Amino acid sequence: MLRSVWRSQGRRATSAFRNASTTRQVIGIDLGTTNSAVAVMEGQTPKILEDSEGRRTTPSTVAFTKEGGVLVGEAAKRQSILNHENTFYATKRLMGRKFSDEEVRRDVKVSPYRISEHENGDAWLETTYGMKYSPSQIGGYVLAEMKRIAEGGLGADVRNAVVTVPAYFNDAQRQATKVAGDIAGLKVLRVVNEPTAASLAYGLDKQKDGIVAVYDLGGGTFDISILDIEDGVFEVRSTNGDTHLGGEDFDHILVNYILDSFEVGTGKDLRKDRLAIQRIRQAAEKAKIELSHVKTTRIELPFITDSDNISLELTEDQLDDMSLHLIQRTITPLKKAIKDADLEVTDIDEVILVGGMTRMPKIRKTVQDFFKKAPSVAVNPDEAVALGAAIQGAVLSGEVKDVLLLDVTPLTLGIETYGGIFSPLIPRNTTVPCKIQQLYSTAVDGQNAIDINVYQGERPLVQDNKLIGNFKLTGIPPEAKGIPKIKVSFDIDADGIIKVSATDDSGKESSITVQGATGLTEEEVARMVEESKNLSEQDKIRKEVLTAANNLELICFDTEQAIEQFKKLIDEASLTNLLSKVKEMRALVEEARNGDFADISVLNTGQEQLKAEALVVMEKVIAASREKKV
Ligand SMILES: Nc1ncnc2c1ncn2[C@@H]1O[C@H](COP(=O)(O)OP(=O)(O)OP(=O)(O)O)[C@@H](O)[C@H]1O
Repeated sequence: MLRSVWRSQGRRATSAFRNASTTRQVIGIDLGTTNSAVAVMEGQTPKILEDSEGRRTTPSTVAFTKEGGVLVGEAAKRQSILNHENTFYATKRLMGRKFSDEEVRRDVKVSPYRISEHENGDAWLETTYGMKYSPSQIGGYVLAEMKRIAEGGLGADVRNAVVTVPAYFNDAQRQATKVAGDIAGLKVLRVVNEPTAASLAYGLDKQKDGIVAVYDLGGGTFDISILDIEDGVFEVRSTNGDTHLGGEDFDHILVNYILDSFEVGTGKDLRKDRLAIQRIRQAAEKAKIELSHVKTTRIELPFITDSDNISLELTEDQLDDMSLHLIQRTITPLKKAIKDADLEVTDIDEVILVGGMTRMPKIRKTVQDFFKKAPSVAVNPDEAVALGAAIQGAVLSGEVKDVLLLDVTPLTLGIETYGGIFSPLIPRNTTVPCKIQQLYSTAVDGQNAIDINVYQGERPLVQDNKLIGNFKLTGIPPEAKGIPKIKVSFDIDADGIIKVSATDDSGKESSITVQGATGLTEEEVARMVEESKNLSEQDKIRKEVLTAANNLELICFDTEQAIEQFKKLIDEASLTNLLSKVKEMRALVEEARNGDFADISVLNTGQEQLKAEALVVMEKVIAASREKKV
């Protein structure tokens, strides 16, 4: 009987979810480390598309439940404490990275979920149910959610998108982002650098020309770009940054501070308790955000162990002191970007702040002191990137004219020469698209193949730079060394993605093998695309049921915590009643998870009722404790 309810809901949903048409509009997506946003051009103005509950940003969080369900965004974030090992957040930091990368090793230590090494050496995510996902695949789920939000807002299917990346992303990270788009069923027409997009949002309605610095500190990455805006031409003069510096690092510092304080007070080390860490992490981020508006806050975490609570005061000055070294880490890239643009600090006409972290007063002050001018408040730091991406989307679809974006490549491209020396071919901050050709020859008589290793980076030795592809040139006619002339072309397209091709001196295209930099084989991508498509209508309903079950479980969890805390003050009848209600609701949650129960309204009503009953009991407890005091 229950199963049939399930099926009929599935059928109703199918027709409700299908859009009548496909729009030609190109949406702009800011695929952020912490939050993502989607925008579209309405006339000549970009606007953020809200989700069905009016939210303008979506957490870049994806969770897997033990029944095989996938939750994305707010629904995933909400259940993260209960399912911390299978809830993936901030995975953008892992995109296009090897497991052995220093930054990844750091994340492995502090992450509540498991990061493991894929067979090709890339960093992947692993659930406790033994499923493995590439960071691109997780990004794909987030992009698919943004696509759904856009489709809900526009009332039409969406095919094309512009997706933003941190300016300082290398080729592998850009490729990984494009793959995420493929997996989500989106054609990514252009990958745009986040600060460049933000400058578009800033400059579109301004008549003012000038040199603009965009300081972008988000959840996971720091970018600085210097742009020259003139007559609708947005020309990036230089860019710099750190792909592993952002709000998450501030949170880590606070988490460690809380853990250390707890250890000093109780002698207990909570570092191995992943549930406790997850709760502390959320409280730390909340405190950090609060300290952007107030001078002092409290971190309260009841029952962090069976017998201990955390109750800690934190001041803005303390946070500033603890994180000063992180804020200072943004200064060197600032100086480099200004130098690379051939400018002095005094040449900068306007400073734009982008990214949630730039709301922190100490960061604003540091930027103001550095540039000796107050930053502009004309753009919303959370939305500017998506809005700019939508503008670029409209430029590509022809809706907006007279705007031209000239971006640059953030890192030097070159090849390995004898002894592991890096030989640069395209210097960083070269305007893209660009192309360079280089002649090669053989080193040994009769040699019929050569290996070329392509690297990206700024260090003199290849071992310190990022290998983005090796290609083997085969089929070279055997001749004396130095005779064959092989022309190799290095091409950086407008997305900053690098392609390499080679021809021999007879003009015919030689056979080359370029190992893809995305770390995913074509078959793997195809399988992931299929998997993502399978998040079909039925799955959407399943997702809603699981979300309702998760919400109900959270109330059960909160109620149990409150009972635990105030057990001694609750009268016996209320205690028995509440405990049996929680038990009943937990059984319902279990049935919903097993697929035996699918009535969302019953789950929601259960949630409301339990909340109300718990509230009545708690009010009695508060009244009783007040009376005692009197
Ligand atoms: N008022 C605030 N004060 C301090 N930090 C804040 C505030 N609001 C948000 N943050 C922090 O900003 C970060 C998120 O910023 P944002 O949403 O711009 O990043 P993102 O786009 O997800 O990341 P990225 O650009 O690095 O990919 C989080 O670390 C969050 O804690």
